[in-house]
Amino acid sequence: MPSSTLIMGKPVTKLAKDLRRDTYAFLEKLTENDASPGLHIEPITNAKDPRVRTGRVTQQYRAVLFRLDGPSQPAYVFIGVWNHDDAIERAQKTVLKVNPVNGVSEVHVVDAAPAEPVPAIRPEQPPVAGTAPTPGSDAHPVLGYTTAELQDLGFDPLLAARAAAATSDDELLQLAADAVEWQGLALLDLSAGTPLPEVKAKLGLDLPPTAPTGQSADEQALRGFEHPAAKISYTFIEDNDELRRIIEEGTFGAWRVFLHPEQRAYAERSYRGAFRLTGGAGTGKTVVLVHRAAILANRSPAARLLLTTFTTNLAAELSRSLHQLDPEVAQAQSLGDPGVFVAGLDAVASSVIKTAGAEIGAARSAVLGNETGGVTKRTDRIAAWKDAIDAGGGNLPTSLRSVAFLDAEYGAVILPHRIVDLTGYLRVRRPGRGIRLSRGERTAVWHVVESYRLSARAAGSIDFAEAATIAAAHLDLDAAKGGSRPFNHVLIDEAQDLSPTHWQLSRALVDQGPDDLFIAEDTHQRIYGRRVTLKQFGIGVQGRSRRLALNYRTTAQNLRFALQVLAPGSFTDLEEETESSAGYRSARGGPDVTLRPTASISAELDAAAEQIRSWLKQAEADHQPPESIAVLVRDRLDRDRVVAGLAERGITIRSVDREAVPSGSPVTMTMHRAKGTEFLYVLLFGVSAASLPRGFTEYEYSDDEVADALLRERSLLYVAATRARDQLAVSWSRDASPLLPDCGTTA
Ligand SMILES: Nc1ncnc2c1ncn2[C@@H]1O[C@H](COP(=O)(O)OP(=O)(O)OP(=O)(O)O)[C@@H](O)[C@H]1O
Repeated sequence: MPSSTLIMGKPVTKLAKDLRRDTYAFLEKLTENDASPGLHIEPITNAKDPRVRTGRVTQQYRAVLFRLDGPSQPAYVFIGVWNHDDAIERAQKTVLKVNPVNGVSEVHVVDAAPAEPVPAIRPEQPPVAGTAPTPGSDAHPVLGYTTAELQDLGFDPLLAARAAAATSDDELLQLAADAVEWQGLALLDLSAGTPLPEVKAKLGLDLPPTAPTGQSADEQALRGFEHPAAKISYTFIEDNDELRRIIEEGTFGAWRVFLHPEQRAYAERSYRGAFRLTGGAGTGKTVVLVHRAAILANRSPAARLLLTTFTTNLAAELSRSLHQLDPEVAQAQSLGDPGVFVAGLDAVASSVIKTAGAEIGAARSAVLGNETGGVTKRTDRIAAWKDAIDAGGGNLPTSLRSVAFLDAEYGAVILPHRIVDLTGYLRVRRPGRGIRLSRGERTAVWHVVESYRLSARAAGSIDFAEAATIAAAHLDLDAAKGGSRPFNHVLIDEAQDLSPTHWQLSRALVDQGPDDLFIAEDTHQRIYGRRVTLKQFGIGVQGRSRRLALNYRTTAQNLRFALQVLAPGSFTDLEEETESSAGYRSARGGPDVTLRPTASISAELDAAAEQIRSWLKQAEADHQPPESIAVLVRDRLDRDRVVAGLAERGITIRSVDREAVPSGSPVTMTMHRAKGTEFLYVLLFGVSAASLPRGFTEYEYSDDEVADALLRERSLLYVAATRARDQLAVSWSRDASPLLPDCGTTA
């Protein structure tokens, strides 16, 4: 039984390895017995808050803490570890307050210098459009709230005054970055146009403070750390394992513990049916999904959950994250087992087919028109469509002799409608396909499809879209006979990439009902599939669709750059609404994006080598591993070129394909492979006119398809740019890609 309570602040850096070990030992001892002589817990002279203490972590380092008298035992609030002198100085300036408006406990660093005078511009009324600027100033305040309104929310008086007077978004961003975390987040929300009552509700500030009378100041402070807004930055430590993990993981592990109240709500709440969570890159959609999976699994251990996504790599990442979040959650190994089954949707389709055994025949017949056909391998779609065009495409017009067209027609029309003969194909409606087909053209297309199916049957092969459709058909047939569907809850990540047949399968995996489907998506990151709408697949999310807007991953500078890449595109989401990035923002600032135009590939490799060398030094100084540096490229050819070119320049960089990111050196991978990953330092290599966007000859059968392919290239660059947590660099040789924001000069 610990003899004192420990409250940990959110880590802001990662400590060096030895210091992590010593900090853990110090805190472990502190919770066991705060009077242990080795701890040297000492008050500080000239401290602004008499409850502040420092403690000896090592000869050189001290921890800064607050000591509070709890009802039954003392409590310590751990603020951080600094070099001896810095720790003393920090302790002198740090104060713990309970916010008088809302009861949230807050830790402030108060400068010794007298408070700066409140800025001259202090509008007590929101600025009215068209009014004259304040005399002596040619800039208007940008926030649109008065000092008094912000103070009513609980902002510090000085922050409220400065925010009300700020005349640029950059100024607001800086104020937010320096503020107590919940106040900074609220300020960012307000500056993005979120109405004040909504900001209050998101942070749990709409509830009146409920401190029971008779509580001491320390007890009120302890209670204030339990407020949802305080939990963004502080957590009560339950056991030593948790303590060790928080110290070990540093900022990288913050997602496990320090959820934003809004994220927590989406993870915990129950919904009457399917729910859709959207949000830009890095807003924590995956974090919510993984928390939700663990919460649902813990709530009903007998439940069968599916945590799924588009690719195998991402599914493996989800599985690792779930284990990292809660190693106790059972990850089911087979379909139908209780716990969380984590797999890509194609793997799920294979499992359904395998589990069905001989019973799959009826579904196969419903989808492909024949029951038989032992399946031993995957169809190589590109080669198979080419062969089918040769074999059955005699009457196919030249414009339709395209693998991309046939594959899309098959996956978006023929399979989802389970068409097994020409009559069915002649009758089917093809909305959204972007190209009209006459009766004769449909007949010609169908002959090619027949050839495709015939060859696959002879070869004993099946493609991914066929497998998903057959699996869905089987589950529907089984349910019609009274069988139960394999899952109680299905949670989908990166849903914007799913194909129509994936959606059919997703719908068939779970009965309609409360918490059936939880869908996380970002239309701006669609890099694989074509546009679809959920209602086509019987998935209704009306009134159950929400958006996350705060980017936790990357800096405001990187985000601005990435959003400029998207700006010229027009994006539609799964509910056919135009997707905008309004309000999407980052709470962190950092260096500007580095642009590196070069005159040749060789010069670009030189620049890459120089960039990586400098990042390696920085990573080492910050106790970050070399694999926190990534070079992202458009295709595998470029990836191999980067590995060889950098090796010639004395830098070892590891190429990443399907496997997990290895440790020990910087890594390179394609932008597609980088989906769902993140790195501290990212170089986008080869962003030149010659490679991005790449040629669209395969889509030239339809203007719509060409436009859509261009949109996906834009999204790909956006995905790549948003992988960077801290520093982003972009290089190209000769002409810059036209997808880059206005920086594309020729080298
Ligand atoms: N509440 C939080 N506190 C600290 N870090 C967080 C929080 N929420 C998310 N993060 C971090 O932000 C980063 C992005 O989170 P996540 O991958 O869930 O976002 P996403 O919306 O799924 O991104 P993408 O769409 O780009 O894959 C991760 O490093 C995650 O750990």
